[in-house]
Amino acid sequence: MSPMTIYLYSILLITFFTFTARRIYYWQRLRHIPGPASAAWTIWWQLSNALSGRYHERLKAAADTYGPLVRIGPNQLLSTDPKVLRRMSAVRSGYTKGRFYASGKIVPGVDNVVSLRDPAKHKEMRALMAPGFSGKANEGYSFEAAMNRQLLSFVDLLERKYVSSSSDVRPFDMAEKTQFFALDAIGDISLGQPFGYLDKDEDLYQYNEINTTSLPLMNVVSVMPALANIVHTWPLRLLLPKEGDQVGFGRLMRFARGYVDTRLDPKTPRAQDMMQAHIDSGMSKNDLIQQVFLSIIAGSNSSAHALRMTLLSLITSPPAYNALIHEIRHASPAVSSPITWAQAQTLPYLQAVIREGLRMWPPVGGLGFKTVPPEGDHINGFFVPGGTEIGQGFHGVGRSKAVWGPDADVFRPERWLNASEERLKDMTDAVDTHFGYGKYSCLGKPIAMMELHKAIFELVRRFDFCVVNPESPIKTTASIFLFASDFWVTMTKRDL
Ligand code: HEM
Repeated sequence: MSPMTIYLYSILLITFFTFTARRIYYWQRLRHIPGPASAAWTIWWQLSNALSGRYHERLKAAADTYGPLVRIGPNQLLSTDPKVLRRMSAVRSGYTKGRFYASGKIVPGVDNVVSLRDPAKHKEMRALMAPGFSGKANEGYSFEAAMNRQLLSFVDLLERKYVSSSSDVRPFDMAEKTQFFALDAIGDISLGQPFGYLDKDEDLYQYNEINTTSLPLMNVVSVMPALANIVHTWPLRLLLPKEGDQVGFGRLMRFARGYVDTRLDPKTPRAQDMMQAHIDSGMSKNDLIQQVFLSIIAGSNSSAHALRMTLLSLITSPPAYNALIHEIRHASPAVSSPITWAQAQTLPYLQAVIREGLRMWPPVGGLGFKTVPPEGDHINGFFVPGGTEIGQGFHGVGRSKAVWGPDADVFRPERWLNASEERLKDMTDAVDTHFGYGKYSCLGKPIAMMELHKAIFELVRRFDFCVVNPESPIKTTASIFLFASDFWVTMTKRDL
């Protein structure tokens, strides 16, 4: 054997032993925690399930089999215990963001509040964003007026083009229309103007089409965070969206830069919107551009999905649908059109419907892993060593029989009305984890809740819906967000 061959063999052997020793080290650290056997050795279990488009269901099935704390990777666990989720994200918790969050970077080299993992920098960014998202801004900057404008525009689109009659049947894809509404609503609220989806009634710049194909890639990156750095380096970065693109994310990037340039131009008059609050907070130009992306990506996919799944659950559950119509019929003469946020909060059945829809259909599919502090933690009877990453199984929480009882898979808003005070608090805490919690909680939750209550009220107040294809009423795919298409419905006008 030549010295060169011996040298190469040695390198191979050392690499093999280092790799195996590392695998064994990781395997034994968490071997006391139950989970699918193959998941303990490589990331393949996570990756193959993430690529299936049904990851949320597979994770829930794993939790059903192994319990609320499941080993899903060499160094990764999944929790479907709402109390654990709250503890990890509590303001004073020692948990930090896991490597998962690297997938939240939208522009190479530029962090945003989601991708920022350093606790101090993340806290600083949230503080800068808080005035724009706060209740104070809500009043002063009138989120509600913007929401009302877009809701009326949504209703107008439906009335203009999609009302069916006995002689003229007009099926349409409600998955697409809810996305248009959510995009224009968040555009008006955060940027002071809608994008024009509802007006044009088309997927402008193929944004939605590209969104639904790009976010599954982010899902893969979230399982293999090392890819985040690789895809942002040459030559792979040439494949990423660019500002010169005519469609999709690239087009969005150009829009975001141009928009921020205009808003920062001293000749542009001050506006009353979230962007103005961000400018007044002293955000840099780069940070402002990230805000545009965040509003569009985080603010539209999530609320659109919650809205469409709640509507689907309602129209396929006659007792719930009738009970809501009864409440709306009763309330209608006394409330404004659109209903105000304050008025919506006085309607118990409407509130129960929204909570039940969120419980069953959490729109965020990404696991948002948190890293266990160095001293480790005791969870569900197991010691979890420091440095382990724990993902949040939102779908598993929403469908947990331990939390909701044997009918966890049934859409039954009544469960929110019949619960004791103590039980109601536990249920509310559990469903609220779908928005994250504490130091990582969703900043857009008040916007999303207002949007859902108002939209469900106004749609059900005016229309009756029928699914076109009862065998498969909607198609959904899980990635960082849940996506839907082919929610074909027919709609008729109803006099209350
Ligand atoms: C039903 C609708 C929504 C749901 C279920 C939802 C859920 C979530 C979840 C699970 C997180 C991550 C929590 C974590 O990292 O542990 C999050 C973060 C965030 N959401 Fe939402 N969201 C919704 C709507 C919105 C809307 C309308 C906006 C408005 C722009 C928004 C803006 C954000 C932002 C900025 C963050 C990052 C917070 C941070 O990292 O500190 N979300 N949301």
